[in-house]
Amino acid sequence: MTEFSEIPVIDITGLTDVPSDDLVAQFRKAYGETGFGYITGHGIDLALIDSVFAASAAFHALPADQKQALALDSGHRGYIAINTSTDVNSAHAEVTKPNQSASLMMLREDTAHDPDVYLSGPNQWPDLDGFRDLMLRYKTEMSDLGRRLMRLAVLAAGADPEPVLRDGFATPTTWLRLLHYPPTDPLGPDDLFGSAPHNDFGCLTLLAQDGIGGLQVKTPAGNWVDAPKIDGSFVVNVGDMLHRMSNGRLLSTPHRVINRSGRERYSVPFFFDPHVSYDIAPMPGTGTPNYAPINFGDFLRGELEAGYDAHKDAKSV
Ligand SMILES: O=C(O)CCC(=O)C(=O)O
Ligand SMILES: [Fe+2]
Repeated sequence: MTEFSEIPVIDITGLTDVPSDDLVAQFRKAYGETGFGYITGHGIDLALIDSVFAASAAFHALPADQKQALALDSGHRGYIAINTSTDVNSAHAEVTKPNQSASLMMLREDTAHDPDVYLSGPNQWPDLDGFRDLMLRYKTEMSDLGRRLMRLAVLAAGADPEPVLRDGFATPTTWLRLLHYPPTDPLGPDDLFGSAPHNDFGCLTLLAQDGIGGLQVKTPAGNWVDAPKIDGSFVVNVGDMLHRMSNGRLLSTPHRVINRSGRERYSVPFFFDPHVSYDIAPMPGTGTPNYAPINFGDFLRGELEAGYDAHKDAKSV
C-alpha cells in the first residue's frame, strides 16, 4: 500500500467512451493508490448542482412532522432522521454512536414496486415546488457521468468495459442522498461523527459538497487527509463492490465526516451501482480471482437489514 498525503485531481474534460491512455493511467494511479480523487471537467452544469443544494436546504428546513411523514421505507427511499443510523456493519471498531446527520434518500424512480426486483419502487417526494423534476434531472445527468466514469474505472482495472456496462449498468441502482450535518460540539466526545469511519459499499460515489469542510480520507498509515471542496469538482471514490470487481486493483478507502465548523454542512453523494441482479466478481483481465462472486441484491439485503429498522420490519419485501 502506498502512503499518500493528498487527494489527486483528475481532469476528465472531453471524456468519451474511448478515453486516452493517459487518462486511464491517471485513473489507475489515483484509484490504485488512494481510492479517492477530485474529478474536474465533468460537464455537469454547476448551476444545476447549486439548485440541488438549495432544494436540499429547503427540504431540511421543513417542519419535523413533514419530514417524518416521509420516513425511510422498505425500498430504502425517504427521510433518515438524526440519531437513527449507526454504521453497525462498519469494520471500524471505533463506531458506537449514531451519525450526526439527517438525510433524504432517493433511489431509481420506478412507477411501482415489482415484488421480483429488490429495492424497486417509487420515491417519496416532499411537497416542494419543482423538487421532483429537479432531482430526477440531476439523477439522469449523474447516471450518465457515472456510466462514463465506470467505463474508465473498468479500463483502469485492466478489463473490458463492454460486458460490464451491458450486463450490470443498463438499469443501474442509483442512490441520491441529500445530507445535512448540524454542527457538533467542538468539546464533544471524539467518537461522535457526522459520518463515522466507513467504506462505501457499492461501486462509485460522486460527491458534491459545500465549502464547510469536514470530509477526511484515511491513509494506509492511519492518518486522516482533509478533502475540502474544490470548486467545480466532484469527490469520486471507489466502493467495496468495485474493489472486488477490480480484484483488489482499485481501492475502497475508509473516510469520515466531522463537522466542528460551528455551521451547518450540506453534501450530496450520488452512488452509482449495478442492477440488483448483477453478480459481483473479479473481472476477466484482472488476474487470478481473489474474491468469490456475490450477487449484488443479496449483498445489499444483508447490509440494509442489519443496518436499518425500515428493513428489519419488512423482510418479505
Ligand atoms: O458528506 C460527505 O462528505 C461524505 C458522505 C459519505 O461518505 C457517504 O454518504 O457515504
Ligand atoms: Fe461514504
